[in-house]
Amino acid sequence: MTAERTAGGEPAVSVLGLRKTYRTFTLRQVVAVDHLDLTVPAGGVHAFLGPNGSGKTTTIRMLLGLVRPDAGTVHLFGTPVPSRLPEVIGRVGAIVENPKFVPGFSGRRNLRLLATAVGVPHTRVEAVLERVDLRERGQDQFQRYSLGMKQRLAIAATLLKDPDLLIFDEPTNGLDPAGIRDVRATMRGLADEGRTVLVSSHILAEVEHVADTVSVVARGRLVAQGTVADLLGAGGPADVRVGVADHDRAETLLRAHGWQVRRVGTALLVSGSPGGAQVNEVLARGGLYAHEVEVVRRDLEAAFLELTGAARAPGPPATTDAPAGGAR
Ligand SMILES: Nc1ncnc2c1ncn2[C@@H]1O[C@H](COP(=O)(O)OP(=O)(O)OP(=O)(O)O)[C@@H](O)[C@H]1O
Repeated sequence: MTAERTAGGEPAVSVLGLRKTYRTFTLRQVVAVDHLDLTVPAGGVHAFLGPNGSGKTTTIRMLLGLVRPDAGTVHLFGTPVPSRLPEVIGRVGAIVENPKFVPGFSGRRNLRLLATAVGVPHTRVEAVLERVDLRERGQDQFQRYSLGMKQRLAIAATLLKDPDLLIFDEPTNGLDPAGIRDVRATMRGLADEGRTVLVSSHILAEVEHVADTVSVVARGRLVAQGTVADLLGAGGPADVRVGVADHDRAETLLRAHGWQVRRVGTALLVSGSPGGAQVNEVLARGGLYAHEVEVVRRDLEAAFLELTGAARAPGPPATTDAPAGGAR
């Protein structure tokens, strides 16, 4: 079963040259997605990261045939979308907006209604409730659920058709830490069953520990793609923190090698060096002995902010004079 979900070796999602512009009320044209290339390998959790307004939701809506691209191609498991969407949509489950559940009905009754609507037997409802750890609370009214439970019920609904690809747009938005942890664990479990989970987020920390691969978008364009380790490497070598008695002389020696040096508390932070051994060697040759040398691992958040430009004050969205497709 697990191998069947990824059979064929096709990526779960393959996007080439995708572009979408919207026209605002003032007739200004906003480039929401700009020549985006994206590959989501089959199997595992893939995080689709980017700051607010970077085009994640628009991209996801194009994957699902909900928004028509101005240009570019989308394939889901090798099938072109939207032209042949009906052939592949049965393999896809998605949460793009808050799903509509009847507040006064129980979680179980809500899922039974949906199961009937999509032609799935009610036995499947019990299986998906179990899958998201809600079986014991299945009889409780939806309106009494916590936000995290509501989100897990939404995930359960997407599982009714037993899809191979799950697409979740910001599923941890507004959840408390326990809710975030539960949703993350559910995503991990789904990937461990051989499914592909594509999850968007503007908060790296919410997905970095669960993601196998990552794509980062900024202003509608792909700025990085790979593993979390690749992303860390994208920002260049790590900094080195050294503790020495004579700061002034150490700074002079280190700067002479073209490295940047900053004072941080009682230590020096060296950027641009090949590593701790080289920094230590330069100091020792100059007759200085470090009582502390520590390679400061690059912070993933810093790499993300740097890649997306989110560390700077946010600018207006990109605009264009080209004809816009407009919202559908
Ligand atoms: N229907 C629309 N009409 C006009 N502009 C739109 C429309 N939908 C999105 N946009 C604009 O397109 C850009 C990308 O929006 P999108 O919602 O895809 O980004 P996002 O990365 O999902 O953001 P968020 O994390 O805030 O959900 C933004 O500038 C947004 O204001």
